[in-house]
Amino acid sequence: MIEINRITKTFPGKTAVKDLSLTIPDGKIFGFLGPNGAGKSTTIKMMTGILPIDEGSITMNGKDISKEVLAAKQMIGYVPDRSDIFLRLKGIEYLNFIADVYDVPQEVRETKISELTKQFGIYEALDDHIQTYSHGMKQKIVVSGVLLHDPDIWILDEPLTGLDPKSSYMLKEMMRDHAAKGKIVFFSTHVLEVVEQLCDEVAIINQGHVQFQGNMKEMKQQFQEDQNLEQLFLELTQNG
Ligand SMILES: Nc1ncnc2c1ncn2[C@@H]1O[C@H](COP(=O)(O)OP(=O)(O)OP(=O)(O)O)[C@@H](O)[C@H]1O
Repeated sequence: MIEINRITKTFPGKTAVKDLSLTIPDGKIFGFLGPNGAGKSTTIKMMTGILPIDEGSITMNGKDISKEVLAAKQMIGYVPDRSDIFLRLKGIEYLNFIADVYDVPQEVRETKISELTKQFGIYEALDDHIQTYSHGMKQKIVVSGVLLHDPDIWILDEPLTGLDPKSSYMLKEMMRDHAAKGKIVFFSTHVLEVVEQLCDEVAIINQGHVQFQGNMKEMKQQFQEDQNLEQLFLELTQNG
């Protein structure tokens, strides 16, 4: 379970996330939905320990991301929205680096790297530098890195953006499998349709606040009943 307890993050001149609380249960695909600039990436960066939390706390299966940093981070696999990391490495060097960091045994890593990258259609590009990859290929190498060390909690920031239909379908299937094993898939999107296809539960965020948390049926009901949410619904469907 992930527990986000009243977190706030302020940048100079801008409060990006204000007093935000969420509980993300095990065994669910949890969608974090909101328009551009709503505070999704900032929340995710606090969840993954990349940005310090100004106020409040976050625990990953009981481990506090600010206090038990390593123990909490070991449980997380994170796919950022822009995968502009390790551009100077070759694909294979990046995956071996991830396998080293997370102590993936030699025999397992070779089989898994070959399986995953063949599935994603990037096997042939493993000896190329990541800076020569397209956005979708960068996304796929980072997703392969996450799947390689098989963490309990997946945190994915706009994971389907830039993927071709086949890879998008594959990743969605992988997300479903992971949740079906009783683990957590938490992902952000500004596309309502993706949430409708995939999620068991959803939180809607706008201007740094959670405006709604519930299942899909409850979300649709709220859209019809609540004028503020109806406005947001229009914005989200237009963006998609
Ligand atoms: N490092 C920063 N310095 C100043 N302001 C920031 C910084 N990072 C984010 N912000 C601001 O905080 C707000 C929330 O940004 P955030 O990136 O979390 O939104 P988002 O919901 O992920 O949006 P998108 O869907 O466009 O990626 C925005 O107004 C953004 O301009």
